[in-house]
This record gives sequence, C-alpha cells and structure tokens, in this order.
Amino acid sequence: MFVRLKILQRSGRTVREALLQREKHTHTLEERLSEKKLSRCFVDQRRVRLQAGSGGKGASSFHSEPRKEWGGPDGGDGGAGGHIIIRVNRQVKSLSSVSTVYRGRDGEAGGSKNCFGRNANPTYISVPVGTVVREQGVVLADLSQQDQQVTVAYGGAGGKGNRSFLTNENRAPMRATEGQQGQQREIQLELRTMAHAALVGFPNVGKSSLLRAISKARPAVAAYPFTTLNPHVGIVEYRDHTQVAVADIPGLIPGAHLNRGLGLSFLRHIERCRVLLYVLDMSSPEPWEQFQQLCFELDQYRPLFSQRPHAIVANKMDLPESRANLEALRERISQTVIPVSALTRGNTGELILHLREMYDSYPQAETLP
Ligand SMILES: Nc1nc2c(ncn2[C@@H]2O[C@H](COP(=O)(O)OP(=O)(O)OP(=O)(O)O)[C@@H](O)[C@H]2O)c(=O)[nH]1
Ligand SMILES: [Mg+2]
Repeated sequence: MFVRLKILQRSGRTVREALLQREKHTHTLEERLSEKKLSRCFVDQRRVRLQAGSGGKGASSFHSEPRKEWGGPDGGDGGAGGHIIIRVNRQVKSLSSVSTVYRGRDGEAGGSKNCFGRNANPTYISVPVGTVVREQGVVLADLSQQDQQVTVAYGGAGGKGNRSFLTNENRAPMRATEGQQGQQREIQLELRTMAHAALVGFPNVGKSSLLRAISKARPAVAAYPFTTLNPHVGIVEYRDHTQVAVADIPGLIPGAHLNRGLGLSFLRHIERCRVLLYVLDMSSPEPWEQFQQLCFELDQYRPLFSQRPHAIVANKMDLPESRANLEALRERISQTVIPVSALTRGNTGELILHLREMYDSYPQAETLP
C-alpha cells in the first residue's frame, strides 16, 4: 500500500482521484459482468431432445451339466431400458441446469442359466415449479406442484431369451431377440411465473426491496443494476387468509421489446400476471418518463398490454428530492399513485390494501387485454 501511495504521489495523481477512478472502473466492470451473468443464468425456455434407454438383448444359451447333454434352452430376457422423467424440484429456479440432450440408460442383456438382465434406472430431469412441457405446441404437462413428475420418454422393452421360444415342435430354439429401442422425442420446456401481480420497473428502482417489504420473500438487494436475475415470487397474506402472489421480475431496459437485456423473456413473465405494479424511482430527475417508457415497452411487445389493471408505485419517497417529484408526477398522470419507501417500509400498508382491491376486482385472468 505504502509503495502504491509513493507511486501515486510521483505520478501527480491524488489518492482521492485514484480511488474515484478505481470505483468507476469496477462499476462498469460489474455492469458488464451482470449483463453477461444475466444471459447465462436466466433461461426460461429450452428445447430438449430425448432418447430413452433401449432394452437389453435376450440371451441364447443351453443348459449344460455333466451327464445331461440336452439341458434345454436357458437364455434369460434382457432388462428394460430406462425412462426419462421430468420432476419438479423447488430448489431449481431456472431451466439453465437442463441440458439440451438426454439419453436414458440401456437395460442389461440377459444371461445364461435363466438370468434376466437388470432393468435400467430412470433418468430424472429436475425443473422449477411452473414448468410447462410441450411437444409441437401441444401441452403434455403443466407442472405446478413440488415433486410432481411426468414420464416424457419410455424405455424400450428387453429382448426375449431363447427360453421363451421353446415349443413342442422346437425343443432347442436358437432364437433370441434384441431389445426394443427407447422412445425418441423432442420437447419444449417453458417456465412460467405463477403470480397475480408483477412488479415492473427499470433496474435499481427498488422492486426487490419492495417485495421484501410486503412479503416474506427474500430476493437479493444491491445498489447495482441486474441484481435480480430470476423472477422471485412473494406471497402477500391478508387477515382472511387470501394470498396474493407478487412477482419481482428482473429489471427491463429501454429496447426490452427488441429483446435487449433478455427483455422478451421477462416480458413473457409479466404477461401472465393479471395486475401490474409499475415501480418508479422518485429520486431520479423525471420519474414520469420512466412510466411512459415502461408503457411503451409493454405496448410494443403486445398492443394494450400496459392498459392491464395497474397502479403506480412511487418508491424511494424517503429521499429529499422525491417530494417535489411526486407532485409533478401526480399532475402529469391520472392513474393511482401510491407513494412508498421500500427501505423504511413507509406507506407499504396502503400498497397492500390497494393490491387487494385490484386483485378482487379483476378475478378473470382470461379476459385481460
Ligand atoms: N433510499 C431508498 N433506497 C432504496 C429504496 N428501495 C430500494 N432502495 C435501494 O435501491 C437499490 C436497488 O434496490 P433493489 O431492490 O435491488 O432494486 P431492483 O429494482 O430490484 O434492482 P434490479 O434487481 O437490479 O432490477 C438498493 O441499494 C436499495 O437499498 C427506498 O425506498 N429508499
Ligand atoms: Mg431486484
């Protein structure tokens, strides 16, 4: 450290300047890394090729013992090939851990002395809750519960050993059959967030902080964009035990409808929620512009999308510059504006009540624009 200070002094830069420069550098590096991390970690669609295991071969052999020359056929059957099963695992949060090709295990071949081959164990694919399995657009399964599973490719049956072909006419059959091929399939997996309301906003506006403030969900919060890479769902509980699921969707960026910053997949998640909560950072210079941009992105993705039942959550009201911005926002916008502070939890009660009102007024998700 001392040597570094000496070098800095010699180069004419003050320590403060150097530190500022370093901070700037690490910030841009962090942002770049986050964009990279984002495309690597967030996967909500996968095309998967499956080849279940083939059955084992049947054996062709004859019993032999001293002084028993014609012991008869004793070739056992082959074991069945392994199935491929998709199973829900709550620990899995995205489809990034799912490979694009799966091969099931083959059954064991049969043996002499009537030994049957072992059946192969199934191959499991772990997927998150809310995964939809499709084949050429047709839904095969909608997996919405922990441990729910569906067999997507069946293993082939084992071949028959020559013992099975013993007849009165043929006392010494040589014939044994091969195992059957396992099923081959190509399926599409799609992850869908199952929530009633979505927190929609640009990065760093405090969506995750807000979800922490109104529910028991604990998404990560940090002062840089793209902290959230996967949608998180938190449950807001009411006294009458009604539960409203709220999703914290990763931040959108301008151009999201053109798939910038993985915008399309995030928009797909928002599409399934019946209520939208636009989260604005009130400490930024012109928060109403954020709202207009968000509406633009949503409408470009799907006409009239932004008209869905919604409210505007004016966040970061604890900061001094937010007061004046709130009045200006209310003058420009006719929709309901709920000022809150996710950090101090100020006025989150009003947001929770308003959410319930919206939830009760729009029960049919199918009638949405
Ligand atoms: N002062 C103040 N800061 C807040 C408030 N809400 C969030 N923040 C801060 O804003 C920063 C970003 O918060 P996050 O909750 O991670 O924001 P986000 O919208 O989830 O961000 P991404 O996940 O990157 O899209 C953090 O440093 C928070 O502490 C608030 O009400 N007041
Ligand atoms: Mg977040």
